[in-house]
Amino acid sequence: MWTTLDGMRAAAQSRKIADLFAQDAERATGFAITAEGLRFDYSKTSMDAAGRTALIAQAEAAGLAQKRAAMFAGEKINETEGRAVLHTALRNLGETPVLVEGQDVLPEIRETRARMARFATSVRDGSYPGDGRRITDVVNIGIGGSDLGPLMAVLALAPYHDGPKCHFISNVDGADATDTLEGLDPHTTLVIVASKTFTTQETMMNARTALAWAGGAAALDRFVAISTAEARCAEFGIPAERVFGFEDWVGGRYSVWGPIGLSLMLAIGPTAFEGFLEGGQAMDLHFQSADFAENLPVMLALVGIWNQQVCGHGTRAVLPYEQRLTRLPAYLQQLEMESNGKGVAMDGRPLDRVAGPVVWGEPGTNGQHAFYQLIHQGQQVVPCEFLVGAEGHEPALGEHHRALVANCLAQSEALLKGRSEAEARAQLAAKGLSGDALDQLAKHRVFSGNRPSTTLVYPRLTPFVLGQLVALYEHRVFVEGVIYGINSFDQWGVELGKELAGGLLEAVASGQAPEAASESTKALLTYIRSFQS
Ligand SMILES: O=P(O)(O)OC[C@H]1O[C@H](O)[C@H](O)[C@@H](O)[C@@H]1O
Repeated sequence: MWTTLDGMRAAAQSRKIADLFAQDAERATGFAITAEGLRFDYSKTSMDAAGRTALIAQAEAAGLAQKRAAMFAGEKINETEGRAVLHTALRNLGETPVLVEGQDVLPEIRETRARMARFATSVRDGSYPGDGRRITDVVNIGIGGSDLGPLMAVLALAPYHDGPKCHFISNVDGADATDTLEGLDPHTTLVIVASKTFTTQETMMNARTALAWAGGAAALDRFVAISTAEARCAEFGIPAERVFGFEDWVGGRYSVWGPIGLSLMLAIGPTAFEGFLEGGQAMDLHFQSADFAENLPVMLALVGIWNQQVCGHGTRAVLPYEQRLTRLPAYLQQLEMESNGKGVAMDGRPLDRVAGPVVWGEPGTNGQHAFYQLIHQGQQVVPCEFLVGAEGHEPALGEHHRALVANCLAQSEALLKGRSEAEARAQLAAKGLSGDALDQLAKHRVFSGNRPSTTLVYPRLTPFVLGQLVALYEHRVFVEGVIYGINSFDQWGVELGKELAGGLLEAVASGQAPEAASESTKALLTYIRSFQS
């Protein structure tokens, strides 16, 4: 199936992106998609028209259209867990039934969302908890998908906050709970225990610590649970009326659209939260209906496949020029690497190629002053994905926004064009250098250029646009997963470490390492124990 694309490798790797622009005067528009108010420009990559045709053929051969339909229809495409994959139903504001085993799931989703909205409103208007003291702060305790989604979104939508201030505790490191709870008043703080399974070690430990901080069982009326496991929430002491449930066909890293998004709803209110859902749904409709060549998630995925499989780049940087998207790279790390960081195909056969790149990043312009050195001159090519809003939320600081946009565009331009040795020499000569000094320095000031990047421009980071972006990346992961033939919706790779941590917990306390532990681990344990009295 990969024969055509594999056959393009040598040509693609020796190609100059600048030549593609020289050969095609329309490239800037022909290799960009403007849809749903967004513009995705992938012209600054080495993909040519034949490459795009081959990628689309590959997507078709992988059965993308059928698999997409199966996902939206609630079929059990998460085969290793025997589950449907229906996070899209959480943002489906329509009336057409979505069936799982013959049952329409939308009424219950609507009912839970209405309960969330009633609860959020009561917190926001001060009528909850009803003791005359208003909730000023919310602490979400969760990890992974029960943390990163709401955390990322709460930070992203700061201009829309008009509710209590949201805080997040995730790490089992007691420093996280300590530093987060410091200065908060338990009487005016609502604690959300967010865990799909309600068994996660970190979350349950942090929840117990927070309960003790709040004053014990008497404080449970300011605790809320979000989980698929209602019985476990009751065991913890949180009554059903303050448990917001969801179903196992919502994966943790895809769960921000439902009850896991409660902290976001508390921060921005139910109406703005619905705007976020509307954005997600708009992207779902686009993903389901647009031709592959004009389809944002499909082409975002195909550019990723091109960079990794044809050009051989095993990493990609996500670089939002938007300070409020500071946790987007971390969010995408989980979304992409937990979904597609797999070694076997759906049927268990080993993959014949590496699926899923290493994803990382930081907002611009900060990253420019830190790791862009490697991106521009290091020997490892890092495909860069720039994001930028056409407008910001600070009209009084227009100068800042113009500088932000200029920097974003400058980086992709620099990656594309580079600077030749002749240009470097001319610049240095103009500064008065000559002879050995000029020869020496010129080599260090050369930029190879020809480094791929994409740029995604959105109008302004509203709740709707954030919804579009998150759904865009979710579907991108799905498309890449389909092409690799893997299950993007399980995460067995996180199990082993958890199991071993269980065994080592006792060892850390007692100093008695399990017999089966490696000599290295035993020695580390002994060293750590030597500090404990
Ligand atoms: O929501 P929870 O059940 O507490 O799970 C929290 C997280 O932990 C797991 O280890 C998985 O790797 C994540 O996919 C999940 O989001």
